[in-house]
Amino acid sequence: MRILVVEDSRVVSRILQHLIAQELGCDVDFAEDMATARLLLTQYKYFVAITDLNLPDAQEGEIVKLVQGHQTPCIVLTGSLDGQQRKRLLQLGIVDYILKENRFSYEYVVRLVTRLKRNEKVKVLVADDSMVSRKFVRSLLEQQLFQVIEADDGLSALEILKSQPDITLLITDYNMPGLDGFGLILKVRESFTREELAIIGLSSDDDESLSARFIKNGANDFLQKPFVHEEFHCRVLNTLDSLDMIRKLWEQANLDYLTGVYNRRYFFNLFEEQLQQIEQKKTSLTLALLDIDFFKKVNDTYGHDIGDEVLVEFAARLKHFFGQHFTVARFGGEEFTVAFRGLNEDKVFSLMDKFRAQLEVEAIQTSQGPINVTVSTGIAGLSDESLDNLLQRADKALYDAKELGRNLVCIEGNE
Ligand SMILES: Nc1nc2c(ncn2[C@@H]2O[C@H](COP(=O)(O)OP(=O)(O)OP(=O)(O)O)[C@@H](O)[C@H]2O)c(=O)[nH]1
Repeated sequence: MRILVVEDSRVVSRILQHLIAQELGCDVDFAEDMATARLLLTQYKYFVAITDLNLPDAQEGEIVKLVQGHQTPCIVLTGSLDGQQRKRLLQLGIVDYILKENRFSYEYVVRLVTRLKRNEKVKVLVADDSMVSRKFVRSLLEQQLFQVIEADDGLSALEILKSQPDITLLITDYNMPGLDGFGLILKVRESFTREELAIIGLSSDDDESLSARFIKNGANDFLQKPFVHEEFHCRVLNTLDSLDMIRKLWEQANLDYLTGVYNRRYFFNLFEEQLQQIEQKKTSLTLALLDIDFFKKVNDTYGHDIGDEVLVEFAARLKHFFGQHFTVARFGGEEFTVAFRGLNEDKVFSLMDKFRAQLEVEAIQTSQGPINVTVSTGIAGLSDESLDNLLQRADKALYDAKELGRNLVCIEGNE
């Protein structure tokens, strides 16, 4: 990522240079006037340009058009801005404008660039039957570098969400033929939680109760049309920031901090909830409990940090091998589990034995060189019992695998 700063004040440039290096760690070019900026823009492709409006060789904000002419998003950082100028800049489609008021202004610029980088990966679906309104919202979102998808009614929005579950934000109008905004949200919330998909409602209707009703029905926020650019951007960014925060909290609660696979808590929550369903549907659930052999020796020989590297790589291999279809979790220390829905013990045995054999021959790469480790595995299949019992039986099989010499897979109850 490369950023252009067009600024004639050395002090401001120095502050930005410091903050960008500290927070973004990317390449920055500085231009003190429009002529230098022109030269640089023909030489490099910039992710974004941060520009002052008043430059020694261009005092009327001409720099904005120059930057935009090079298909480069433009953030304006200026000492003052009157109402007319503000309107003109927003019409030109700049990303945002910031007044040089205090150090927070500069921090805001850096946060804005971080968000732009994030936005590039964020898919937003805009559902609105009015093409004019849809195109307007699209243009606002594209200024902020979002990937935008459009739907002209509620039902097609639903179809798009089903086929593209990686959409992060839905912006929906209220009045739409077929399925209106409320109906759409209710349907969407049957499949997508608030951690998975954020929703902002829109309406030009003057019914005062709409905003509360949207939020009660499952939207994260609501905007009354017509809205000003800044309000739209602030609402979208706030909604996405909250989503990021909720996701982070969810990850902290449910993922293992070292290896990134699910933790014990997630595993128990998931399967305690699913156990009844599994029994009703008469599908099978088989658990494999894995424990790296003589792991203490790895720590004692190479140190705890290298032990951690081994755990991270071991977990990554487990996830790569099984994670797409089955649930991989770390129970703690060097003990992991894989839960197989719909597979019996024999099938799980052959999969686990393949994993065991591969691990035995493919050393784990660490910063102190390759280390060979092996794993012992116990397997147990669900019969009329609790999750605790199932785990105890898998643990018993694991104990057998250790007793029989390690680097083995054992099924509970088999001699
Ligand atoms: N590096 C690292 N080590 C851990 C972590 N959690 C637990 N351990 C270590 O894992 C080792 C487990 O050792 P033991 O339970 O004695 O078992 P083992 O040496 O693997 O031997 P067997 O299981 O009998 O084959 C201990 O040395 C723990 O300190 C961790 O997060 N990182």
